[in-house]
Amino acid sequence: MGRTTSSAQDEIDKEQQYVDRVYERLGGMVERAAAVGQEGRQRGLLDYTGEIKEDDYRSLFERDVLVDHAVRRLAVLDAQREGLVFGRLDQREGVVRYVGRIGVRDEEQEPLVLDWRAPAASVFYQATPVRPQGVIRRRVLRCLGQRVTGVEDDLLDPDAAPEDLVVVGDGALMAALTAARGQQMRDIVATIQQEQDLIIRAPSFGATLIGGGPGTGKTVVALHRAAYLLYTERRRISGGGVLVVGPSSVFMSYIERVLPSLGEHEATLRSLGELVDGVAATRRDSSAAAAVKGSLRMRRVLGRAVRDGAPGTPQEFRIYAGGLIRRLDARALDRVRIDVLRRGAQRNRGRAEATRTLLAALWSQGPSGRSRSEFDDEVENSAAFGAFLDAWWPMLSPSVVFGWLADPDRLGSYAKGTLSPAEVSTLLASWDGAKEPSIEDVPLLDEIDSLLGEVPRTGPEREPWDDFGDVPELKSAFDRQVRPEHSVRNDGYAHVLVDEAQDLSPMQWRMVGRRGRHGSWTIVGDPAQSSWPDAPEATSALDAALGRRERRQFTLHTNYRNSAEIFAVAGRVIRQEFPTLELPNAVRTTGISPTHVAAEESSLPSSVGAAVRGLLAEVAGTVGVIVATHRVEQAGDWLDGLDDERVSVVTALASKGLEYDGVVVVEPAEIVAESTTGIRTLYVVLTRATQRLITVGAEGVWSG
Ligand SMILES: Nc1ncnc2c1ncn2[C@@H]1O[C@H](COP(=O)(O)OP(=O)(O)OP(=O)(O)O)[C@@H](O)[C@H]1O
Repeated sequence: MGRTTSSAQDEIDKEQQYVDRVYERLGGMVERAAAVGQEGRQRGLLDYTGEIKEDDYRSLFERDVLVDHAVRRLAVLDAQREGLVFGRLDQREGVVRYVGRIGVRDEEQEPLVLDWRAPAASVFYQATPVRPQGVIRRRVLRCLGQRVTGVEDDLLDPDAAPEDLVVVGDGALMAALTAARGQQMRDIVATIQQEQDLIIRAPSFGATLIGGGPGTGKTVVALHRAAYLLYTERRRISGGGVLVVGPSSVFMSYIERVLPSLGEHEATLRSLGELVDGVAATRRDSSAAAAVKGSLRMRRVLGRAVRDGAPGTPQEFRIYAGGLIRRLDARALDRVRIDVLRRGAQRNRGRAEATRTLLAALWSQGPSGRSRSEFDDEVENSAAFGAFLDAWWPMLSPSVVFGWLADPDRLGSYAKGTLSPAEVSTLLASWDGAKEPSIEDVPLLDEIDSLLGEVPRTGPEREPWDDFGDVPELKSAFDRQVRPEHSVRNDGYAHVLVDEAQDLSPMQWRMVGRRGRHGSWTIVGDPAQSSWPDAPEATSALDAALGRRERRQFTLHTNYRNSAEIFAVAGRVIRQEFPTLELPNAVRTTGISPTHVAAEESSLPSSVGAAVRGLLAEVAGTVGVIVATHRVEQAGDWLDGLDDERVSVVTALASKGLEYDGVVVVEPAEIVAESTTGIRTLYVVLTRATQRLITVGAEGVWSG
């Protein structure tokens, strides 16, 4: 960059003056939002007793909308007190613009700060030295709270720069990439790169697929895209909801701060184990059980289960009607049930049709001396028929039917001709003694739920204002009418973002697909990191979920996470399986290559302990210890007493999507052996570190 850097402090001081002005204005905005909220509350303080009338309801509704808007605005403004302004553009003809997490205008409504998602701010990310697009200098402001602590400049158009233009720093990107990592992912709003910005701002309709190797920013870019879509299409996307799906609850906690830090609080974040309401599965099945549960063949097995009779189903029905004793035996009853369900009725919704079919069968058993409708009335209104129906066609919940699968006789008959006896045994073993569903059980519960259908409501529909007994509850009308629930919406979202998509089994795709039936999609994945063994089956399930939506595919090419030295080792490993795989380019070097510490079983605890202690001293941020599943507890014991805030033990599968400054990989050969996609899983593990990587254990073929 070659220009003066001596006056960095002067530049920081100047920027501080501007930033102070913005915060002052923000303070005014917070006060106004609070005043609007207060006004809304006043409006709702109705003085009456007795029933709420429609007019009152409307006024309460308006009050709720007003208060809700004010509360959301306050939440956004409050969240943006940290690092509100992060960028400045010096453009031709002396134009200066500031870019921030939200837009702020001065008293005359002139922009003080542009929202990073506004069209006018896109040049902040798109301008390059080759195509400066009118930008002379791009500046990133580093802030701590409301204090400016540094500036990093890129001079994009030296020829157009005025003589007194000061250029400071080595560029913001490198500073961001070398910064220590914490427990949670941070936003990259100040340093989004051009190829990433194109993805973030791609049109919302259809499906956007983001590919690229490890550490290329797929996850972080997809999250910024969600924030961008919420900003540009607030009404459609925010109204219909955004669902972000990731592999595990650990991963969801890792990414959960990113959207709020961008001013967006409304997305629903769920791991694959939490997509069915009331279930929060964290346990993983063995890879053998996961392979069976994820396969599309389970649809058949579950279809049979849902058509089966409940335990204790009556074996016959007898009634004296129309002058005759009429009787349906077990076979006839089964036939009615199976026929009704085969015709496509959902089980909990099929009772009316089953009733019609039963009545027809009873009617056909002999003359009754009355009309068909008189006969039907007589039977239907009898207490015996009502009691029989409740026992024969009970309303079922998914967990009840799911429980039937653990019965060897039932499962054997559902799986006949579809699963092998060994696969049936694998399933039974996975449920033996299990106290709660595994992550791989959740799509089965969801499939059963979709086959059962909702239990029809009985009793009169409730008027919305019936719920309004407790008037002072401020947001209830709004919540009930506009945003009915915070639970997972089974009727689908306006936008669904799926991360680590390469790992979704076909049954998981069906579960996620139901939630994006009518929406647009962003799908993030890297096949080389896949742990689902049957790639073609998963691809066809993805195709089914996306249907005929238009697709746009992007590939990211720069690895921002790993040092070049670390990625060289990981690259050698994955090339064993994919010799011609195109790898991303790791741009940052540390001069320190990964090391291997040879250790036997007996020396493993001390070797791992020493490696972790060494890394804690060398890096400023987090250290991850990655182990095969059976070693998690053991490794926790080895590291007892070390800094819990900085050290975490995770399994290879749970490490997907995460990153640490230093990583210790324990017994890489075991990690390869335990996974059905061995080398690919090891590739994931070896690409989690930003600064230092140590492998401990036996040498092996894994090292290439
Ligand atoms: N433009 C950028 N500026 C600063 N940091 C960035 C940028 N792009 C990516 N990063 C950082 O690189 C790291 C990797 O990003 P991310 O986890 O999104 O990659 P990924 O492609 O999803 O990785 P993987 O597939 O290995 O899980 C993160 O720390 C992220 O913040």
